[in-house]
Amino acid sequence: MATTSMTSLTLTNGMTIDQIGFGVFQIPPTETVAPVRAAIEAGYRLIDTAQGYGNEEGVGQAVRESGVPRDELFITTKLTNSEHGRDKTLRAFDASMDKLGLDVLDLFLIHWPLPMYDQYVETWKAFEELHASGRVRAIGVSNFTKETLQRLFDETDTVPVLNQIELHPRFPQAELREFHAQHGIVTEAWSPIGQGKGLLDEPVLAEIAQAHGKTPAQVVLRWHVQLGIVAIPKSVNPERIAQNIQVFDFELSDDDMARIATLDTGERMGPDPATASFR
Ligand SMILES: NC(=O)C1=CN([C@@H]2O[C@H](COP(=O)(O)OP(=O)(O)OC[C@H]3O[C@@H](n4cnc5c(N)ncnc54)[C@H](OP(=O)(O)O)[C@@H]3O)[C@@H](O)[C@H]2O)C=CC1
Ligand SMILES: O=C(O)C(=O)[C@@H](O)[C@H](O)C(=O)CO
Repeated sequence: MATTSMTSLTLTNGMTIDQIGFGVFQIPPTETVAPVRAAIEAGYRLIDTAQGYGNEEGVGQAVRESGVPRDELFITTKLTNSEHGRDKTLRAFDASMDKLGLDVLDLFLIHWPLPMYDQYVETWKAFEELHASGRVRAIGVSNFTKETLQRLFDETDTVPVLNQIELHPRFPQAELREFHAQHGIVTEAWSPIGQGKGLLDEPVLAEIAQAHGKTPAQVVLRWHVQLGIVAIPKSVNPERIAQNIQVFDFELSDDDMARIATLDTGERMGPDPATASFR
């Protein structure tokens, strides 16, 4: 039976992370407080921002205004691409903490590996320093491939607790999910509902949604939950914010999961992490 409340996963350091969180990419800085507050009121406790989104202040303000005890919230931010390298990483972390208004961050991620600049190993060692200082409870990565993860395994002391990657039914990342599982790394899906574009119009999702009395977005987010991963949908619409977390009162059958698997096109929507070089 499906549970009726949020489910969570355990990171290798013993922390737990909710399977549905709230993403804030493309929410303008001056418009961030209201949707984050709506998300917290709807039950989200995991909030995903990034230095590059320019809206860490709004996230921090919403957290403070929410009235929810700090230790019940799980705040993630990400090191922006221009700040790779030890000293820049440490300075950029301080700037994030000032903007968020936090003493301790829950999770800090390297946003992109940028293998062509070859600074991600040095950057990861700075993350290890930050973790050792106690200012961040967990460290992880985003957009890492098997190859870039393997270098961290080979050349540093810490395995990332989590890798946040593009993942939705059109690009389900089975191979990388399996690799993560072998190394105890939690998979977190970005653009989990395909940026709200064509994916949600797929007839198979409409059919499954109708059978369960749910929406296509809820079916896709439930699919993420049943894959055993974390998903961080974004919305600025209070009804959709609430809808996207209401995925714990139904269960997809094996047949539903198999039908959703037919949507795999093998094509990304976003940049390829092996070649993405933007700073
Ligand atoms: N690490 C990385 O490189 C990346 C990380 N991310 C993270 O992942 C988060 C989510 O990814 P994102 O790219 O925003 O895309 P999502 O897959 O979350 O889709 C967001 C879009 O879907 C719409 N939407 C939301 N809910 C529904 C619904 N129930 N029905 C129909 N449409 C809906 C939203 O519109 P509306 O707001 O109007 O509701 C918005 O246009 C980001 O906010 C960010 O935190 C994203 C990209 C890259
Ligand atoms: O949203 C993010 O976190 C991203 O890294 C991407 O959206 C990225 O900025 C991108 O798509 C650049 O084209």
